[in-house]
Amino acid sequence: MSEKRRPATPWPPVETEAPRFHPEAPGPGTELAMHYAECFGCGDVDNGLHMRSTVGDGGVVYSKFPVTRAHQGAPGLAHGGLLACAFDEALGSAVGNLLRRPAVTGKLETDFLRPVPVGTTLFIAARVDGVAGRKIYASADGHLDSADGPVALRARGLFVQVGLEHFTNHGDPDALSKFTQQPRRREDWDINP
Ligand SMILES: CCCCCCCC/C=C\CCCCCCCC(=O)SCCNC(=O)CCNC(=O)[C@H](O)C(C)(C)COP(=O)(O)OP(=O)(O)OC[C@H]1O[C@@H](n2cnc3c(N)ncnc32)[C@H](O)[C@@H]1OP(=O)(O)O
Repeated sequence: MSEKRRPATPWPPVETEAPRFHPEAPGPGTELAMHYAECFGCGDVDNGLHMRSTVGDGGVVYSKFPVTRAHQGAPGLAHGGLLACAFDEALGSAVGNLLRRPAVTGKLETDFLRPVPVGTTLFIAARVDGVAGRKIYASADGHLDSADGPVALRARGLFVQVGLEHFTNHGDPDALSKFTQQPRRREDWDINP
């Protein structure tokens, strides 16, 4: 299959500032730990996505998703919703680790360009494209079986910065101590947009 094209829409969709990476953001070559042991994307969860991420040069975060039989939709092929989940994780990891601003997914769009067979590994490259106040725009490409393999998916996400109470009020009161990766303390986050 040749390189796939889809209609281009402006991205980011609003005027943005260049992302300001946190001074203590992990540097190139850093292998990122899971952010929460029970996370379906990166945690130690049965039949989870078991994604692993590494910081690259130039504000790119590389993630790998090994696609197994547990992730099927059609026989032998990855389920589209789980592929979107992998991009949510990869984009969220880029936002969370590079900016250190607590944020949640507001919108996620995914272009499915090629089927992703069971047994392949999806190599995802994610970057933060721009910031407009609390709105953080990020995008990613997913390559089949190697970092420069054919592009199977592209995704764009809007992440919205939230206060840390988003997690403790709506989720688990102990959320901050359950995030297994630093930063865990309020003073470690860049919480001013
Ligand atoms: C997950 C935890 C991470 C912790 C960090 C740990 C460190 C490790 C680092 C990294 C790893 C992270 C990896 C995680 C990966 C997975 C992430 C997820 O799956 S997150 C779960 C799914 N998402 C939700 O559950 C959100 C549910 N929605 C909400 O809570 C609210 O709707 C929220 C916060 C998104 C916005 O609500 P409002 O009341 O605060 O603000 P309003 O005014 O509605 O929106 C703010 C701006 O955003 C725009 N906006 C919001 N949603 C939009 C949309 N769908 N489309 C377009 N614009 C939208 C609005 O128009 C507004 O823009 P204008 O300021 O007026 O210009």
